[in-house]
Parts: sequence; C-alpha cells; structure tokens
Amino acid sequence: VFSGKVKAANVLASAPSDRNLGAFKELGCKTTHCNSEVLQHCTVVFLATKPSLYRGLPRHQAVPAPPAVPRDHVIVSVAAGVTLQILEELLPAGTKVLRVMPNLPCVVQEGAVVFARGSCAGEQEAALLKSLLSSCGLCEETPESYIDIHTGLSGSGVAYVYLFAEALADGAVKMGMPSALANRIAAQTLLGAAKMILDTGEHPAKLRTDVCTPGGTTIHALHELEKGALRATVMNAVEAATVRARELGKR
Ligand SMILES: NC(=O)C1=CN([C@@H]2O[C@H](COP(=O)(O)OP(=O)(O)OC[C@H]3O[C@@H](n4cnc5c(N)ncnc54)[C@H](OP(=O)(O)O)[C@@H]3O)[C@@H](O)[C@H]2O)C=CC1
Ligand SMILES: O=C(O)[C@@H]1CCC=N1
Repeated sequence: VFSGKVKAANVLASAPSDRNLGAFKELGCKTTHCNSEVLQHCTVVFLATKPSLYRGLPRHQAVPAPPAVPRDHVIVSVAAGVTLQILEELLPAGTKVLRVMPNLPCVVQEGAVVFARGSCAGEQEAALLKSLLSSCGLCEETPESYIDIHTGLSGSGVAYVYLFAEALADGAVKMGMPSALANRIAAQTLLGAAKMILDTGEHPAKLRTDVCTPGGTTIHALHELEKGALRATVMNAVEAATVRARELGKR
C-alpha cells in the first residue's frame, strides 16, 4: 500500500477484534471480522495469525472456507515455523500456498523477506509474491529449509539490533550525552554501517578492521566486546531463534 503497488481500497483485512484493524482502516483498507468474506472477495490471501493457532486444527480447515479455497486463490502464510507441509495438510488439496518470513522493517520498506512455494504454487505465483513483497525491501525465493534460519537471523534479528542500539545509546548516556541525541546517533550509526556493507560489498570484518586505528579507541572497545563474548552470544541467539522456529512448526 505504501509503495503504491496495491490500492488500499483493494485490501480487505480480517481479525476477531479491532485491535490491529484500526491501522488498516487508517490506510484506507477495508476490514471485516469474517474470514470467509476475505476468501470471497480476494484471490491473494495472507494468513498472519500466531503459529499456535495452526496447532491441533483438523486437516483441511485452516481457513473456514465454505465450500473450499477456490483454485485461483493464492494463500500466503507468514507464521513462524509453520511448514509448507503443514499448510498443505490443513488446506484443501490442490491449494496454491506459499510460506513467507518477513521482518518488522517491511513497514518502512527496508525489510528482508524470504519465501518458498508449496507443491501446487508455480512460477506465476512466485513472481506475483516477489513483485508484491519487493516493495517491502529485499525479497528472495529460497529453499524452505532457509526460512527458519532467516527467522533467527532477520525476523527475530531486528530485536537483537534494537537491543544493541539501546546499549550503544545507554553507553553514551552513561558518559554524559542526552538520551534523545544518543538514540538518534545510535540509529544513524547502525544505518550507516549497514549501508556500507551493502554498498561496498565488503565483508564486515574488513570494514571493522578499517575503523581500528592501531593503539586507538576502537580496538580498546572491541577488546571489551570480545571479553563479553559478543560474537558467540549473537551466534547463540540466531541458533536459539532458529531452533525455536523449528519447534513451532511441530504439530
Ligand atoms: N512480529 C514480527 O516481527 C513477525 C511476525 N511474524 C509472524 O506473524 C504472525 C503474527 O504475529 P504478530 O503480528 O506479532 O501477532 P499479532 O497478535 O499482532 O497479530 C495476529 C493477528 O491475528 C489475528 N487473529 C487471531 N485469530 C484469528 C482468526 N481466527 N482469524 C483471523 N485473524 C485472527 C489477531 O486478531 P486480534 O487483533 O483480534 O487479536 C491479530 O490481529 C505470527 O505467525 C508470527 O510468527 C513473522 C515475521 C515477523
Ligand atoms: O518472535 C516471533 O516468533 C516472530 C517471528 C519472527 C519475529 N517475530
């Protein structure tokens, strides 16, 4: 909607309450509390409920679809861990289904999204989804096995980055800088560092070395981060979220 690729008036969002629907209304999207209305009016349907909702559902009933999901519909799930196999078991046979893992910065069109397609979804559905989601940022089709890893790296990863941003700013506050300024500078530091990786194509280790003046400030700071095992801790975090995503997929 933000990119202009989809007209807000052509979007119909459904949820039991108005908790999240207000944001859709503000954008000019239509809303309902009746899921089957979405199936009636829309051919591309995103399932964005919590993964736990899929657990224990009887086969072929993930979508209350009287009488079934029509053959021209494309169903896209964003639920962490919920596999294509589970989705295909839950949906009527022959349903074109794709599985996506987005991350929060999609809302500012700087997201990182990967997706994989089910056995009945072809090139056409993959191209449609890629075209829609490319407006949210980087969007790649990958083997399904990468989706849980992407969840640990990026879906959840933005939260680790926020924690790091908060810690950077807190360090500056400790040293006497006002919090609002420290937060803005911490965010710009992350943005600039990320842009350098993407624009130069350099490995982060090379760029990090470039910042380290011999005997200077950075190497003293990096020594502290190594003593705190920052790298091993972050690797453990990615692993923990990936393992959890795999658990969420178990029925
Ligand atoms: N948060 C994130 O950064 C990311 C989340 N995800 C995935 O997105 C999904 C949603 O997570 P999140 O946005 O955090 O959770 P939210 O609770 O904000 O959103 C879930 C929505 O599902 C609605 N809902 C619940 N039951 C039904 C139902 N039977 N039919 C239709 N809608 C229903 C809820 O309605 P109501 O508003 O009435 O409660 C709510 O609006 C999860 O599967 C998660 O794994 C994936 C990537 C990133
Ligand atoms: O925490 C979660 O389970 C979801 C999936 C990725 C980001 N948030």
